Amino acid sequence: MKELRLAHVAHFNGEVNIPGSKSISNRALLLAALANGPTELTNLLDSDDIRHMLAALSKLGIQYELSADKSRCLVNGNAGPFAVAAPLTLFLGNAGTAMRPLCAALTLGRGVFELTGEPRMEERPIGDLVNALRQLGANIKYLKNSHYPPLQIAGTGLTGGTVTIAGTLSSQFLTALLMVAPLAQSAVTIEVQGDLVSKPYIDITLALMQKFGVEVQNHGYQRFDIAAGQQYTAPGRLLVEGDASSASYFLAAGAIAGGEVKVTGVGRQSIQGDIKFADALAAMGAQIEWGDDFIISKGSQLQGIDMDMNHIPDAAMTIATAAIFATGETRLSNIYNWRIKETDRLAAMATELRKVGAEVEEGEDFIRIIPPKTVQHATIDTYNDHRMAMCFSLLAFADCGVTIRDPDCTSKTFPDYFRQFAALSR
Ligand SMILES: O=C(O)C1=C[C@@H](OP(=O)(O)O)[C@@H](O)[C@H](O)C1
Ligand SMILES: C=C(OP(=O)(O)O)C(=O)O
Repeated sequence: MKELRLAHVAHFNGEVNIPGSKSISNRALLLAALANGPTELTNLLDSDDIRHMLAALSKLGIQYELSADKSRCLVNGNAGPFAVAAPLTLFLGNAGTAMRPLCAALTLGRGVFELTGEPRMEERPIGDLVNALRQLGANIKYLKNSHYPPLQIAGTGLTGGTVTIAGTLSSQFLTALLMVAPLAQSAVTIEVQGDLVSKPYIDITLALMQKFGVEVQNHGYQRFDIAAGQQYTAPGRLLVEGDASSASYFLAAGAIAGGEVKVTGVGRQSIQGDIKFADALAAMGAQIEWGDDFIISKGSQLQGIDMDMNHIPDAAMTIATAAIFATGETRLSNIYNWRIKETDRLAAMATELRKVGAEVEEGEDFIRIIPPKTVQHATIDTYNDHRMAMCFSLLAFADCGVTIRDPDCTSKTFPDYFRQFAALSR
């Protein structure tokens, strides 16, 4: 397996324009496909997760034109649900933002669809979403294990009425249900059961639905009312913000290395919850400056923190590796759902942090990290998890540097990551 040796980086300075947000790209593509009229998406992310969504939409008969650099996509909307005559298999890799929303969207139209993915996708639950869609009349079968992909969906349309959905494992289930609710046959009321995780991702969903002309009445994150007879309307042009989770690695690097790093394309005006990562970094002692579409981080000695990270589950991983450079211990809590993402991230993080000498307590839904006095060189296993590879690049700021196994797994959301990281390293 390929390994990338990162030698000690003494200085990290400069500006980086962050590639488009995965969460916004895949939502915008699906809504543009369902909408009435053409949508021009700019700054679209070019990565595995987006390629899976684009390939699926193409098989579903959606026509789009992608620019040579894949950052601009003109989507010709279908003006409603997809209808396909012959059975289709859609392979969605390990993209949660493709699997969950497409599962819901395909129940709306006509056709027989199989949704498959990488082996890890078959271990990532989807039962809470299927249970909710079945209450609206959806016809979905599990092809292997109950509650997990692969799935077979026969499009029948969705009825409407009141539907309950569990919110405790993933917000993507509620996102998927929200996106299809306006296209059900009658009004839909969604009641969320249990404490909803990853709440800010619902804000992204609602913001994009609104950009495509659909209004949702919500009572916090507990209940959502969606009127019947709505249609998604193409907004004309839509700029995809830079990915706030991808920005986290550069902001942390600026803080650890003592330089000054400016990330552009994402800032105070963002609809992404992961911009709150900058506040977590500030709580560790970093100096942060905000602009409407940039964030600057400057270094100073970091201190450990004790924080509930449920609102920023992806960027929280960056705090875990930044904690190696802090004084005192760091405790990140309320992160049970790390276990059901690209890998069991709680187990993976604990194992790899121990390799560099940290003392780590892995709880069922928390991690406690005591940094080592001296960081040891380690070869980091990345478990086919892009964020493991990107987080552990920060260990390059230790005197011994670090070696990353399978660095190309960043292709899920940030294919160019290590080149961009090198560009700011001295
Ligand atoms: O809706 C989204 O775009 C996402 C929601 C989050 O997942 P969960 O809601 O499963 O925590 C996040 O981890 C994922 O990377 C993207
Ligand atoms: C959890 C993630 O991805 P997915 O959208 O596949 O859930 C992630 O990108 O960290």
